[in-house]
Amino acid sequence: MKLIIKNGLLINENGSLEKKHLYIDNGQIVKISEHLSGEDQAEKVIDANGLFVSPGFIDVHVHLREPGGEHKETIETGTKAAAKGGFTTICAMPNTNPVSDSKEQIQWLKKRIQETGKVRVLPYGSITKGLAGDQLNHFKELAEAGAFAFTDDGVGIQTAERMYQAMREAAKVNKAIVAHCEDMSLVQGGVVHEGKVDKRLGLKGITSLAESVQIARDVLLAEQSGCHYHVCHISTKESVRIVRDAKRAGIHVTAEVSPHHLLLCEDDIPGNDTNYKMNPPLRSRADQEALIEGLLDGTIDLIATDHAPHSESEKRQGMEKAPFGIVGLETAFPLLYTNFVEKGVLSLKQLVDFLTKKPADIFNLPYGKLAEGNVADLVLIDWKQEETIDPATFVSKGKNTPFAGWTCKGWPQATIVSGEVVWEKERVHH
Ligand SMILES: NC(=O)N[C@@H](CC(=O)O)C(=O)O
Ligand SMILES: [Zn+2]
Ligand SMILES: [Zn+2]
Repeated sequence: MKLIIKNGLLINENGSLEKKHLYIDNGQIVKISEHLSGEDQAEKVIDANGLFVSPGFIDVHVHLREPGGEHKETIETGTKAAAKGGFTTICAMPNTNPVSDSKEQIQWLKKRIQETGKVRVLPYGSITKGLAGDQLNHFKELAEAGAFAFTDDGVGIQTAERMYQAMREAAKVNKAIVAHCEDMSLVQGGVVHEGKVDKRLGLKGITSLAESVQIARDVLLAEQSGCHYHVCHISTKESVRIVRDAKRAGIHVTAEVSPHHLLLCEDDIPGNDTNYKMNPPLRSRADQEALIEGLLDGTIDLIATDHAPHSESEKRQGMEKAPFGIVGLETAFPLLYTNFVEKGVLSLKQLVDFLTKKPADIFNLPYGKLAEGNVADLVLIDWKQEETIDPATFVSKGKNTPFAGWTCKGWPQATIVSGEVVWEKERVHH
């Protein structure tokens, strides 16, 4: 299909905006030009006048819940939420039921994604069988079946021996180990950060050490194994310091941070509200500041939502019993744009890079950049219109967000994957 996106604002290398027209054919960007022509030959013309045209966002940390958790989310509803949030490529976590720990399971998933997915989905394979932390999966087989990388997200790998073995095997197939870092011997059933909020709410705390101790162990294992080691949802100042030092030492380590850890801290938890219960928990103000600093100095490479939908009845069980996790796909960009770009903490270019170029470069994905010859993955954004976040309007099955009532700008208006419009707000004229 021939598609023209005219009059949009594209960001250039220097971070300034230029009005350009995009010509898309056969799923690719064939031309980016200041001159408009051939409108009559296009099957569809979108007038992006006044809109920002960004490369489609890439989220390397998403829970789609299918198979086994369809009451929380499905590939269809989760990818709809992704499209609505401007994400064109998302990586699906393997903590489903069954777990994505075999080539058959990855193949099944790929078929299901083809049938029902609205955006590109790259499935992770798990590190261990059934996420049990014991038997290592056959990485070569999983990689050949299409596993994006390996992770036991949801649980930490408890022994150094098992993690070391996983890293050596992952290095052989040139795939990353993507690590949820949590030493269970230090957790003991906590539900919020061990600091101020645990005392304020009378809840059991989770020490920062549970995360940082494992990252410290793992960077040494990564150094020795030569593996690409990627830290999931980094949340503490000590973790940031360890990653910074490891990078200085030349170790192949990368890290992601979630919008909620950048935007909130333990002081923002109003009371026993399970929309503020996630793993890792919201840490101290000093941790939050260290995460922003880490993002600015290059220690933290990218932003990933950790979209973790749960049903309302599950989340209604109270702070102690409710599952950890919050949704993120539909609100990530407007929240980050409004609270960081509008306030001058990040430039628009920096924010866009954290959601596009950085994840693409780090994981060798051929997406995330608007250039002639590249895959036509993009999102059109209105940065003027204000809207208030209302979970009732989410297309995700998950309504579990602490950001309800926040007013933001920067809402996606249309999302295009491989040259196909996969989501469009009524407001766009064509
Ligand atoms: N982040 C969360 O709080 N929950 C995730 C698991 C995870 O990302 O560790 C989930 O699967 O619900
Ligand atoms: Zn995790
Ligand atoms: Zn997760």
